[in-house]
Amino acid sequence: MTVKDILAAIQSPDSTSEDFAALPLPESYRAITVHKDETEMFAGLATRDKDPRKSIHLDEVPLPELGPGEALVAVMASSVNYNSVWTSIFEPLSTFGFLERYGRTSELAKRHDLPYHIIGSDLAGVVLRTGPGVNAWRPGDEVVAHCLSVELESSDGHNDTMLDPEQRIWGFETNFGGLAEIALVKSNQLMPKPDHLSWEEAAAPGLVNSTAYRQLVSRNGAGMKQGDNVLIWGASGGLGSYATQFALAGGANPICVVSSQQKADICRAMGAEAIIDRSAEGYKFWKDENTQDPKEWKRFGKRIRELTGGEDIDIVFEHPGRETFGASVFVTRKGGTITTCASTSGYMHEYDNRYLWMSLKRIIGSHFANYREAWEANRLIAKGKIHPTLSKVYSLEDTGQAAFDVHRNLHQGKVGVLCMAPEEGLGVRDHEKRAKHVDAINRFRNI
Ligand SMILES: C/C=C/C(=O)SCCNC(=O)CCNC(=O)[C@H](O)C(C)(C)COP(=O)(O)OP(=O)(O)OC[C@H]1O[C@@H](n2cnc3c(N)ncnc32)[C@H](O)[C@@H]1OP(=O)(O)O
Ligand SMILES: NC(=O)C1=CN([C@@H]2O[C@H](COP(=O)(O)OP(=O)(O)OC[C@H]3O[C@@H](n4cnc5c(N)ncnc54)[C@H](OP(=O)(O)O)[C@@H]3O)[C@@H](O)[C@H]2O)C=CC1
Repeated sequence: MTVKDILAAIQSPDSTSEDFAALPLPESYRAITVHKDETEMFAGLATRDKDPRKSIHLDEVPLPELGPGEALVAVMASSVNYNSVWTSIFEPLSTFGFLERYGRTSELAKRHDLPYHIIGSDLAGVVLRTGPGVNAWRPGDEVVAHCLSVELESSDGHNDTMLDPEQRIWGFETNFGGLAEIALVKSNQLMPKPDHLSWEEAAAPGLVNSTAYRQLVSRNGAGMKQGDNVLIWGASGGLGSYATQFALAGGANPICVVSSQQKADICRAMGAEAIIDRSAEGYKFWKDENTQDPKEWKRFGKRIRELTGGEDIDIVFEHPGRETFGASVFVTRKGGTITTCASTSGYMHEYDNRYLWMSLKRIIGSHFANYREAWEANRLIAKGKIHPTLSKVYSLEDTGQAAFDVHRNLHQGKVGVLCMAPEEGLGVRDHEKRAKHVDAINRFRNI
């Protein structure tokens, strides 16, 4: 039995759940990996010069054993997230430390501690097998997977599963990720695949859409409301392209920051009107490596006021980190919120705390999403209220190049990867619904 036979079953309209359950599983499959004996390969290089094309491999790997509460999924498509860029450049830490630590927690978790790390935190595909105790999903189900892996043995996570002490990001802090022909997930990562999308379109939103939903919309994040002025850094990027859509769909007013005219045009096409091209306007929030320039914060805030008719920002959607955080805190209105989920440009932030406490602002840390939040974010995709922002699609063999594009900020929106799917455009089940939204679905394509 090979993955070709699995693909044939997926492509046959006559395949039943029983057919999938009866399919023998292959002993091995192709997967994107990084290698434990290469974690020092970029030592001494600047972050920018660490090249994912050198560290990312396509390997034939053995199929992992299936445990209780888990599912093996045939992956038709996946997408590149920035966490895979971090893994591939071994920053800020090598992810093998996460796998070792997880491996020490239980006999079953030991499977994850391997000399290779199969990466990737998104997938769209078909359930092949479910482990003991899984009743909600069956072989043959067409699914997407969110990337929250939890054990939930402690009481801590039972109010909000992101607070589980054993919370991990699948394909980053666990092994057997989605950039592969087969992935191992916990069954409570599974969600129905939106039926009007192709495999690669369905695989694109997952991680970033769920994260943006919690960070901006959920009460666990900023709890955005109608009319809010929302400053969105990287508004046409992975997270930002969903934050912009949530702001528009929720009756808020996105102020989109981008770094080119082309990206400004994409934001305009999504329906945003207030757009700042940070390259054209030349903001320089740091005079040198250690000194910020409050005059530049003020110039930025003045520009925001021009765009909003004199209003300041209710919510900042933060992720660039060190480079922008001082400005983000400054431009937020009295009582406003800065919500952050990342620090792409550096995690040691510096801001003038007087502007925070005297103006009663709040900083909220946000990370991925719980199952319910991921489900609600996926539901909005399935209903055609929020759309994938897929620009370019690569083959599994070219994942290194795809990660390089994201690392160098050469991409728009999301970059997809075909895993088992032999070509783009497959897997659409509801053509009528698709036709209604096709322009929005294709908005980011090939730009
Ligand atoms: C969905 C997609 C998401 C993304 O893309 S996010 C972006 C990518 N992700 C990242 O960049 C994050 C990568 N992860 C990390 O950098 C690290 O993962 C963390 C910094 C988040 C945490 O590091 P850790 O090693 O887990 O924690 P410690 O604090 O450095 O060390 C743990 C030791 O510190 C002790 N400790 C913790 N809290 C306290 C305390 N309050 N008082 C005293 N000690 C404390 C512990 O017990 C333990 O100790 P002992 O090493 O001996 O086991
Ligand atoms: N904690 C969590 O749950 C999650 C965290 N993340 C993290 O968030 C970060 C962004 O992820 P994602 O959106 O997918 O990445 P992308 O690269 O797709 O988008 C980020 C955008 O941010 C902008 N940007 C980058 N650097 C700077 C800078 N120095 N100053 C201002 N803007 C900048 C760029 O837009 P432009 O050039 O147009 O301004 C870029 O397109 C990553 O660090 C990632 O690891 C992502 C998802 C979940």
